[in-house]
Amino acid sequence: MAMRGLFANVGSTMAGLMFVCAMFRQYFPEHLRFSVWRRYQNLVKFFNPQISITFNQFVGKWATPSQAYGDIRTYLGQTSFAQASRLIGSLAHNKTLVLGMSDFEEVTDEFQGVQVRWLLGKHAPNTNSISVYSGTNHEKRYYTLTFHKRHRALIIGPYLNYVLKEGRALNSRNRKKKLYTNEDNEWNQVVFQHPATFETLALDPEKKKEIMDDLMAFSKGEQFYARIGRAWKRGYLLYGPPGTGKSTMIAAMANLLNYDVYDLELTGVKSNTELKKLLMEISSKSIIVIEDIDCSLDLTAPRKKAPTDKLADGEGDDKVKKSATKSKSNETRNVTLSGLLNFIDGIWSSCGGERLIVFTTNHVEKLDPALIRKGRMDKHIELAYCSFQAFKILAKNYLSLESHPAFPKIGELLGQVNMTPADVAEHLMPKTLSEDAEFRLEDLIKALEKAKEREKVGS
Ligand SMILES: Nc1ncnc2c1ncn2[C@@H]1O[C@H](COP(=O)(O)OP(=O)(O)OP(=O)(O)O)[C@@H](O)[C@H]1O
Ligand SMILES: [Mg+2]
Repeated sequence: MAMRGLFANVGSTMAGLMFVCAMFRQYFPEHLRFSVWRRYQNLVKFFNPQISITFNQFVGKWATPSQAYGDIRTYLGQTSFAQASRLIGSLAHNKTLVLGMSDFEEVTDEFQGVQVRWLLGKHAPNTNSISVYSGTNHEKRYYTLTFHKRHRALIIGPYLNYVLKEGRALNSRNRKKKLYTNEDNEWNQVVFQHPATFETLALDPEKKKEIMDDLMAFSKGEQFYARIGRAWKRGYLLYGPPGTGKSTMIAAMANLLNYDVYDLELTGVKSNTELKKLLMEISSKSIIVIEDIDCSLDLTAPRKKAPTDKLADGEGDDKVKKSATKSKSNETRNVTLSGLLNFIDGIWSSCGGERLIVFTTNHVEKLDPALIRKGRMDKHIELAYCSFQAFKILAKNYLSLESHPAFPKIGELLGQVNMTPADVAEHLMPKTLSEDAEFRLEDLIKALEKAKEREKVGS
């Protein structure tokens, strides 16, 4: 009986509430209801000194993953691992462990003495609706940042900038590098996994340091380039005989800076318009490589006679197209030196982001001075025959030897004979598992002596 009475009471209370709501809706027009709601919100704000900012996992109509959310997740993964009691671990592409907060976990962070709180929340999936937009029916997470309103300027400005910048830097360190190659006016991509590093590169240590410093200064030079009003780009010309390590150095550059590599095969590009399209698709943090530039373009033709010379970028392309119908040679080689130079000077400057362009050649003397002048190719690096210093690096890489009684003899011979690092490496490479280092060094000495004999006979 008592239970029945209780249910009857609850039932009548609910009915009463619904009646009041219905009356409220009927007799209060929408703008009035909104105004009451606003006043209520203001009252809550007045007594609540906290400000909250929410960062959703997906944004926009197409529910695209939010970059800010990703950066915050990475940043908080780093900062929260000392505090959060539940963390989620995963392996990044470069095999480093990445930690993240678990759902509904809250952590605090401190910035210039001010404490803020971050909460990872989650909306349940909407199972009642079917959506064509990807991701909209899945669980949607969000981060909520809460702080005291008297720190509004500090947190919304410097703190959030700092969080996003740190998160982005960590993300870019962990991302997988790609190698792009062009075919039929499209870029094809594969994962870039070249093992070469500056440490394993056989090069004189001072030269190596100079190049590494230059690259690091470039990659950190965003503000410097902005201040001096120059596009954030740098050109490198690598020249030297075959097998001296030009391609190996490009791989080492990509590994040092964690940049993607765009290996541009100019002979596969039909016109300056195609070239422009391909180049416009190149992302930031990348190295654009044009190998054997002397074989890729007709560099012997004086630039003044080239059909696109002195023309603005767009005009040049049209001229090329017109002249291509007239001249047979232009049909086969429509990418012109001036088309390429226009790009290096022009389009790049209008696209943000850091980009290196690297040309390689075996014949630096064949190149048009316009192509390699400073400002276009800022740094000219000669990769030369193997020096004793470079040999010592190869001996360490291939034989794990820092010194050996045979080293002085090898040093003397390398001073008299031209042998590329590729050839030296080939002699140092163990041919069987049981072969000892001594044998390899002797093999190298024999090869150097033979080369010396040949040079004597030749001269
Ligand atoms: N400086 C070097 N340091 C370490 N290894 C080197 C060096 N130079 C050459 N090698 C070795 O020789 C091989 C060929 O070198 P690489 O392809 O870099 O030469 P290259 O200068 O690009 O030649 P090419 O002008 O023919 O393109 C590499 O796979 C590498 O193992
Ligand atoms: Mg090469």
